[in-house]
Amino acid sequence: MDVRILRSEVDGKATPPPSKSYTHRAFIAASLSPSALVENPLFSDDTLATLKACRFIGAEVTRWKDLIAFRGVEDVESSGYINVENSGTTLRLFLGILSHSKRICVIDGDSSLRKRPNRSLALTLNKLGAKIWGDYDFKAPLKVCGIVTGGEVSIRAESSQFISSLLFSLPLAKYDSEIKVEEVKSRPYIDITLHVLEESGIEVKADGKNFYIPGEQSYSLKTFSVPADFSSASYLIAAGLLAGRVEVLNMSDSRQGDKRIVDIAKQMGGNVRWDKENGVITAKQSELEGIEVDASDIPDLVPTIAVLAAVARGKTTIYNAEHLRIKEIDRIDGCYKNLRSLGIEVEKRRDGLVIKGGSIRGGTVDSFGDHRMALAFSLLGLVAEEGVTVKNAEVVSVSFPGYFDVLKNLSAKVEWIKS
Ligand SMILES: O=C(O)C1=C[C@@H](OP(=O)(O)O)[C@@H](O)[C@H](O)C1
Ligand SMILES: C=C(OP(=O)(O)O)C(=O)O
Repeated sequence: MDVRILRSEVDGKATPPPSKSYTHRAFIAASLSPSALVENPLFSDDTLATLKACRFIGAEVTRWKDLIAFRGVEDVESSGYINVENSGTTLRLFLGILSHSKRICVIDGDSSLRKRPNRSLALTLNKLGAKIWGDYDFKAPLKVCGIVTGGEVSIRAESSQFISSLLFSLPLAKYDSEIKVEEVKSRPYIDITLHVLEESGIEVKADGKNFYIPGEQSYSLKTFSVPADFSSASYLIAAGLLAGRVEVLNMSDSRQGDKRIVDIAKQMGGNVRWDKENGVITAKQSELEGIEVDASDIPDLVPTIAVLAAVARGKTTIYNAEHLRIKEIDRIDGCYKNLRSLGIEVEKRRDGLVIKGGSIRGGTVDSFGDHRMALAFSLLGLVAEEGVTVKNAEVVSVSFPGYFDVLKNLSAKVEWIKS
């Protein structure tokens, strides 16, 4: 389905969905604990893929409204085939978990996930005792079985999810482990992992880029309440900055790196205020200015920053973003193509984008099957003279189901078009 957003003023309050990253991790920790409750999780395509994988390893899962009760497993004893669709986090975190199963499992994904590399994670798990078979890049489908026993490894990780995977897996190993991380981006996601592990009674000593993980530990998550998602909140904040006034609710402080959207918006001259005590971020229409942004720790904010940059005065340079090339699509390329389709001057670099803001007449962009492209680029319809049509916009269900209804409730003019 395509969606058309027409020029409109937004005004009102909106609550973003619960955090995708925290939900994945809470589900996994709960599945490895004797009995746990996860409150207010995100129900989206990606987190449902993780829930499916939790059942695959034998966890019993019962949902009651916004609460999920888990009876976890003591040993990971799975076998067979599981498809985790579009979710990189699920694939990577479960590679580490399935490396404890004595029987062979095959973990697969959709056509996008089948293009994403897992090489240094698979080779590291193999060094630690697992058996993972795959092509050179270890792209899905991957055949995997155990047993990870622990040890000392160093890893250069193209994705922080590789480190999160090891951190979830190694506490279950027989021996102690030490991970030396040579290079990693997206560090805040490792901090989210460490937070959930802490809540699960798992001990990890983190010293900069080195992690020491005692073996033979047990998960004991009890209750975990999932906070709101700052990446999803970034679209609502951007809607306010572009076209009116939005109060984003439920935004208590969090370890999510994407809370930096507030500072980035301010740096661009945006009228945005975060009342941390009441958990409200208020964003009002503003004259924005181009800035330089290091995207190393905030890859998922890049499409949001790109659309703000498209209307900002002057030039915005986004750098240290080469990890965007191995997401659901090559997001540097996706942002470049969509900005060009709307007549915005943009230069594509190996590690980012240079965007020269201007006025937008309107046109058609594509999600290219990537939720963040649809979420971010639809916002430009709010300010485009002739509106913006987003092709294949239904993919927002990967992380933000109901997104277009939320925009409609803010008075945005949204039309679904059957393609
Ligand atoms: O661990 C996570 O929850 C995530 C880590 C990040 O990926 P990389 O570490 O591959 O950059 C981020 O882009 C992704 O949306 C979610
Ligand atoms: C890259 C993302 O997720 P994943 O890696 O889990 O597919 C994302 O949500 O932007």
